[in-house]
Amino acid sequence: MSEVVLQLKGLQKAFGALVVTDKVDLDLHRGECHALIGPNGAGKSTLIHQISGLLQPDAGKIAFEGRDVTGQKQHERAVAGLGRSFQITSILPEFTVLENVALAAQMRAGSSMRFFRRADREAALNEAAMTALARIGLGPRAATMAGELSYGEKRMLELAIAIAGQPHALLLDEPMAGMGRAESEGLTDTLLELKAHYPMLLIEHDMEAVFRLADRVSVLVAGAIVATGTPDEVRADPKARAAYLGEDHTEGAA
Ligand SMILES: Nc1ncnc2c1ncn2[C@@H]1O[C@H](COP(=O)(O)OP(=O)(O)OP(=O)(O)O)[C@@H](O)[C@H]1O
Repeated sequence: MSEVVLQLKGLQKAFGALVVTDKVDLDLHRGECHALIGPNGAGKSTLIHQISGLLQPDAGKIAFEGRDVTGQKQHERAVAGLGRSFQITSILPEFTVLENVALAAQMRAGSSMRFFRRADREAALNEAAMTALARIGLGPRAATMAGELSYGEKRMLELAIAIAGQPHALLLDEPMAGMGRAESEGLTDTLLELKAHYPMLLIEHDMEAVFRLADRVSVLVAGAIVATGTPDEVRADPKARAAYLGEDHTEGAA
């Protein structure tokens, strides 16, 4: 069995009387993409928010690389390597693609570069940013103003920004949302290459992408996980089918 990178145990969260996370146990292994699927309002984003530290669970534990991070703040988890792909709103449109990613690399480097000369520091950050952009396939757009990117390219830029933070795992909340078929297939190809470097927990409604990318799939319904298994196992699971994977969902986008 491969190494467990992220582990949730008995996680619980309610908003008033509404239980949104119901005794969730879930783990993510090194080298794996674990997809979390479920109907609208099932509690997928709320779960990711608890993992990233944006929301505190009411009960349960979150361990990352063997350390209990349940009480840690969001920035502490980010520094520990829990990387989250932020929404487009975090992109600075008046800066180039390269500058946006270099800024993320600089935040990651913190004060570790304080003894570098300014020019050397900039060169090192730009190199780190170019490496992240090349991984995502956005290298040719490095000099473009971020505000001029297409919607799909902006989503790719978010991913490059997350990667420039040198995460040990990625939390991806609907990376394909709003993309056309070709863009979504391109991003799926990129993520397939990335998953060897970054174990990923993926929330996605695009079932074609999920079944291409995921090594395991968990189905969340009303805050509780009703099935976990390989894509084939989940596809065949009556509870998963009843909850979410109707005939219309198995082959096409949700
Ligand atoms: N801050 C909040 N306060 C109260 N209720 C909330 C809050 N955030 C989310 N909810 C509710 O919690 C439930 C779960 O929401 P969540 O966004 O986690 O679902 P989801 O599975 O990500 O849905 P979708 O697929 O539509 O993005 C929903 O009923 C939502 O209205």
